[in-house]
Amino acid sequence: MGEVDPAFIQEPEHRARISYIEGEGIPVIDLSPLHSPNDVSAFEGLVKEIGNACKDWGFFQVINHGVPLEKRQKIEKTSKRFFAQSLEEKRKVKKTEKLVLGYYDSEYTKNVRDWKEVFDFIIEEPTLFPNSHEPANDKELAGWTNLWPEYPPEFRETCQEYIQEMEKLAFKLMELVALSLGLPADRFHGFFKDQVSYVRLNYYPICPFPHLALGLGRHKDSGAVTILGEDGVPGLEVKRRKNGEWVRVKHIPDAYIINIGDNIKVWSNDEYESVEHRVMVNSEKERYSYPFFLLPALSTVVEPLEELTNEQNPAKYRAYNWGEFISNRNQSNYQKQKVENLQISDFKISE
Ligand SMILES: O=C(O)CCC(=O)C(=O)O
Ligand SMILES: [Fe+2]
Repeated sequence: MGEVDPAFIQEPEHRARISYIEGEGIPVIDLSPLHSPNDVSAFEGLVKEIGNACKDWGFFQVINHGVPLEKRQKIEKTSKRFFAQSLEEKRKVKKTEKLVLGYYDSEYTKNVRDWKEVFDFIIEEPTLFPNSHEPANDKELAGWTNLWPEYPPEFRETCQEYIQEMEKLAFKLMELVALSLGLPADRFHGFFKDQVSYVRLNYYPICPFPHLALGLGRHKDSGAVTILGEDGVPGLEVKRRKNGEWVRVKHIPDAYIINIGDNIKVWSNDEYESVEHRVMVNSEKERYSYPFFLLPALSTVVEPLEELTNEQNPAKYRAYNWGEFISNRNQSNYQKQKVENLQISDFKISE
């Protein structure tokens, strides 16, 4: 590539720095107590650790999480085989404005193009379309149907096995989050019947101008919780809540990186934080990651939980419809727009 396509160029204040701070402080949480629930004090200690990490960072890593390493290795390998194909092959399963799942190579974050390719697949194909309580017609449903490539042959099975593991871990995390807020463990479960949770395979190719572009621009995840696996090539940076400094997340083999999304920030009435993060690219090595986004049903109305608000601590957000929110986001991911896309701050009640 000779000329740099201006679509990829970040404003100077958002570009990568050559030197970086490695995030020693990002909590690493051992989930072993989940597997021996009779040890009450260890379990209580875990709940407390989760609560503190959600408040102080909105980001943490987990070890002894129970996801078999072999499943993770399999999806990483399969993803590499898929992205190694020609653009022509990959575009056979390309997503469009109407078809929101599959392969895509030109996503925008905050109106700047990301240096990446993605493949999205959903855990269950939903029966309701955004903002509608009527049974969806065939055309609308097609938008939320998984597209599976022919190659590699094991792709579909590997992806489906992996997403099942992610769902299990995500529900355990949601139980810990609920307990840490003083709520019953299953408080959030009802939101995820007809969930639209998905896995995104991210591929960040080698970039000849890593000082100008980003693999993924700064953003917050809008769902409940994200479980991120990555291949160990450095790149992910998190904006530290305490001082706004960007810190690079240290790779711990077989750990998962967890981040709290905007849904939890709103449900907890700002007790817990969803934090900005971004991905650097480099000129020597490509990078692969595979986040799972736990997302509620499209018909969900997201608002601060009643149990966590009162006269002294009134709701800080107006209720919003999750289906509408997500379809607005989907549109803005495909093309550069004049305005920034919908944010939860648009629903903030001014104090
Ligand atoms: O690739 C990564 O490390 C992070 C990906 C991410 O933040 C996202 O896809 O929302
Ligand atoms: Fe993210």
